[in-house]
Amino acid sequence: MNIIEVSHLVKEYKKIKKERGLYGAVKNLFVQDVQYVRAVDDISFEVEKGDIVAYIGPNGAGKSTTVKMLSGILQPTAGEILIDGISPQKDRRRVVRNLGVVFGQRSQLNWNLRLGETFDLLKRIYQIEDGLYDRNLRMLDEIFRFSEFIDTPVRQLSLGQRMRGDLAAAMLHSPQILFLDEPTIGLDVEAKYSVRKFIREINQRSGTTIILTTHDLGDVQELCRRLIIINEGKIIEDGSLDSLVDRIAPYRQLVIDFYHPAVIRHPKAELVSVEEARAVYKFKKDEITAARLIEDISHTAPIKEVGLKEARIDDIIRTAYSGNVPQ
Ligand SMILES: Nc1ncnc2c1ncn2[C@@H]1O[C@H](COP(=O)(O)OP(=O)(O)OP(=O)(O)O)[C@@H](O)[C@H]1O
Repeated sequence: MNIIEVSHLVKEYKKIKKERGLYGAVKNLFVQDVQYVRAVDDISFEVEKGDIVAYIGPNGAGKSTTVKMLSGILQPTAGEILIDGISPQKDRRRVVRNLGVVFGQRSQLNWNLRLGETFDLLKRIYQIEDGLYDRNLRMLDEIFRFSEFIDTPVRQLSLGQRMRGDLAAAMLHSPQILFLDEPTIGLDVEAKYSVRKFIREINQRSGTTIILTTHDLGDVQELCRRLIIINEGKIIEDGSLDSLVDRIAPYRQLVIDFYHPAVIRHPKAELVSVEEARAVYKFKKDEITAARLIEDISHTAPIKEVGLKEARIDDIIRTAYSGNVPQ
């Protein structure tokens, strides 16, 4: 079942071009040169309930603009959005009850209150009934382990603790959809690992649908089954990371060190180079597995060491952003 449906969504921002200099200043008083920036240019997609989708693209691609329209903050120029069957433009209050939003760069928590007090405030804002609030608080504490700093003022929390607090706060009213904007930005390796684990756990335990915008490709690799890439306001890719890798970098490289120099060929792999006792092979993973290749070659000459080179995720995404992806 689709919980998000977006069809032919467009957002144009109005930009007034200002002329420079004294002559320009006088001219601006009488004539306004209005230009339009198409930040989102006719995009359509659906998201299935319970999915975790990465919505990524280079700076200025249109990600925030899309998320702001999905959450009803911005009015689209054209197109339609349905969140669980309801249009955020027509009934924003009902849609917001179903959404949780977390911005990595900007906390939603009140800096002057203790974390627990902030939660209580949200309970009142969302009018969460006592029983549900207690159950949610207990479940969220099992995931985020915030009880150890629940009485700490928000301003004194570390970035990692604050993010745990922010994620818990966004989930207090049991939303079905969570928008995460750069949830791991600025976190150290350990905190990033935990935040990703928490996100997975929320998704698994509550079946929450998650839309993640990020520039951290580790987030994409470790969390998302599906990837939507937007550039210059248009969707340029929509599918799994694996299928993108297969199209952009179908070849893998196997480096074999033999005990003695050897030139050994294989019908399913290209021998790219031989240098003393080291040979490099290039092969397609849907034609032969690395294990099979190693086994076949080892029948002809004893192998000392092997190494497998895969395409780097950031190279793959950079190629995808450039639009040079074979179909
Ligand atoms: N309020 C605004 N008025 C005019 N133009 C805007 C406004 N907000 C965004 N834009 C323009 O719309 C385009 C898309 O911006 P948006 O913030 O959606 O991109 P983004 O993909 O979220 O980028 P980033 O990764 O840098 O956050 C950009 O060209 C931006 O300059």
